[in-house]
Amino acid sequence: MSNYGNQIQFKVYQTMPDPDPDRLPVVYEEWEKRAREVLEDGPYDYIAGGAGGESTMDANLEAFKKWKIVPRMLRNVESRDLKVELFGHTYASPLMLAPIGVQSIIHPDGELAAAKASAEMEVPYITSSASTRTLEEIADAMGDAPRWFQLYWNKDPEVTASFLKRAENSGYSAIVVTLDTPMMAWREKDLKNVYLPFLAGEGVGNYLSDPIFRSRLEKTPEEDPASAIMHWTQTFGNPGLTWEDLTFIKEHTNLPILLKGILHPEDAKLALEHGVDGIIVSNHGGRQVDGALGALDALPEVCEAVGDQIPVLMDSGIRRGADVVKALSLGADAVLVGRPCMYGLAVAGERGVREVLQNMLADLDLTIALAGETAAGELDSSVLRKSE
Ligand SMILES: Cc1cc2nc3c(=O)[nH]c(=O)nc-3n(C[C@H](O)[C@H](O)[C@H](O)COP(=O)(O)O)c2cc1C
Ligand SMILES: CCCCCCC(=O)C(=O)O
Repeated sequence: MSNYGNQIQFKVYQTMPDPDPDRLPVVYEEWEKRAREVLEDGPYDYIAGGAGGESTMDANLEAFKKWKIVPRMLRNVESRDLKVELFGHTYASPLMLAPIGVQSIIHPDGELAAAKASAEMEVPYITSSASTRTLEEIADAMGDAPRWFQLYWNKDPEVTASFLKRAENSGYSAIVVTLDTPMMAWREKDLKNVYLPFLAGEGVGNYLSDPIFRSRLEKTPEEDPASAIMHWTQTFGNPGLTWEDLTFIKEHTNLPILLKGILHPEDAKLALEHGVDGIIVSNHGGRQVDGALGALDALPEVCEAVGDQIPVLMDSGIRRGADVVKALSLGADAVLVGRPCMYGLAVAGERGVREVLQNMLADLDLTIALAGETAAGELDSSVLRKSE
């Protein structure tokens, strides 16, 4: 990774004077536009849309605009290092692929394509509980590449325990417990479109293949799919959980546990008190609480509350290399990339996700260098200024 950004740049310019007219987009907004063209209203709005009037989605992007990078000069930036250390592993870069459910509505190869692209780019893939392909199929597609598992904490404790065991058996190396979605928010576009992919059997692969989940059904999902989906809707999330219940997760896995969806510094302190291993500052890409704080706006206070005790990751609004630099400079140890990769998946499957990740890594590498820095793991707020 010493000068990765330059290598990718030169690869593009080497196609002069005849650049391929069919080449994939570079600009984030163009990926989104192309995804809009290839997807039907239902799937497109499901991915691109958010909760309520989408003010949190706006806040996520606005939060990045408030911070400006103040580049430093003459600091020998010839060679750069994007690597980061987390839970005793060295990862090639501070990027991870955010857990995203129901990728089968985006591309027929869904999670398998995205996971393979992540593996190729050495970007850890976070498998969603709500994936269409099972966590075992995804693991098989990835070989030895790094992967984490995202848990939707089921109302049935034995299903939750079974998911944790399956993830451990399939080579996942951390558990991301998503706390902000015990139920789905008021998503106006999905309601307008009358579109909920799960009802058509998408995004339930881990459940329908789970021996405990299956044992709760009178008939197998193959015999009576509607009843299986109905059982899923009734048990998917548990709004009755409290901090004390985290003991259950700790008792059922030896893997590091990260809590995803933390925005309040007091919750960050509670996470520490309850002995979790990491935090992901996130508002679920503005898909849960309309009117919530932009995720980057929440990051500094959460980092202050946590100190150096456990890693803090963030997502919601990462679109370009400069966004990653800002998040890392404000205290994040790594970031999760969500919608940009899903637009890549919609436009060109595995190749599209690979291209999005490759471009973001190149952009990140160049932005770090041009800001006068050399190591992703050493960025701090001295390189930023806030401008309202
Ligand atoms: C279509 C879609 C599905 C998602 N599914 C999940 C999921 O299954 N589990 C989860 O923890 N987060 C899920 N998320 C949230 C992402 O992990 C991440 O927090 C969000 O995409 C970040 O916002 P951004 O993509 O706008 O940067 C989903 C997001 C989208 C767009
Ligand atoms: C019943 C809620 C399922 C949500 C699973 C996918 C997800 O997290 C999303 O944001 O959409």
